[in-house]
Amino acid sequence: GLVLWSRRLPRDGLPQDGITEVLAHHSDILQDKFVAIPCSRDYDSYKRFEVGVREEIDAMKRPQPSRTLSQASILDLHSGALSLGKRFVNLYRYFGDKIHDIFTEEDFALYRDVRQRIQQRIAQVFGISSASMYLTKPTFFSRMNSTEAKTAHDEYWHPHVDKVTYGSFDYTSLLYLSDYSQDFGGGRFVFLDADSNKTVEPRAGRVSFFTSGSENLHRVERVLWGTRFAITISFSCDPEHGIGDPALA
Ligand SMILES: O=C(O)CCC(=O)C(=O)O
Ligand SMILES: [Fe+2]
Repeated sequence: GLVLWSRRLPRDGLPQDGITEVLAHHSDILQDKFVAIPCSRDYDSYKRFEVGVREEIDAMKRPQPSRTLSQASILDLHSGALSLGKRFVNLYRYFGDKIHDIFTEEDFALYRDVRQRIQQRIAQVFGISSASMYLTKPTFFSRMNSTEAKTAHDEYWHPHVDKVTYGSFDYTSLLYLSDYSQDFGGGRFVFLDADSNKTVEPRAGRVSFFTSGSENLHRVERVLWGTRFAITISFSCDPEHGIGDPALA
């Protein structure tokens, strides 16, 4: 594909804070954009794996985050795990039947719809069958702000490879629910490539996806102000790692 990206070089010609390429500005309205990169050897043991294209950004319908989760940094809809400071609580156990006052069937239907649409786009772009992709754990809502991290788990800014951090991931997708530079500062997504850092600036409704191996080492910059919301939805090619869609008990 044709790849266009802009360079932000200050007057002295050096990249600002080590970032040399912006793959997606928050104000860009992107229909389809992908960047092909060489595949790592992380998939050598896979018979079924087909291609190693990296990234695709698509404008999607803006889902309405319907509630604010006070103090939460991670909410896993599958298990109900919600991080509260240093602890995790199980929302489903905690609220019991009252969970219906918090989440509705429509919320879950929206999640399923968005998950399906992302899955289909990943399959299309990577040239695989959507039927050979399985939703995998964890998939979660994240809320990031500038308050101090309470546990190592909250330290979202460390460079990592999703396949190493989460095990079963083969494709990672990120759906952003808030806008860089409007709702929050800092918090850009950064691919750490050998030649340069490449950023994706979150924009509400923007979907970014990529293969989860070491070809895609990345981090999120620390959020400097405001609140950043996103959803991580991940897929495995191994049916053994598949899970069902989250559902209201
Ligand atoms: O929210 C993001 O932009 C990325 C989060 C991330 O790296 C992850 O969930 O593994
Ligand atoms: Fe990640």
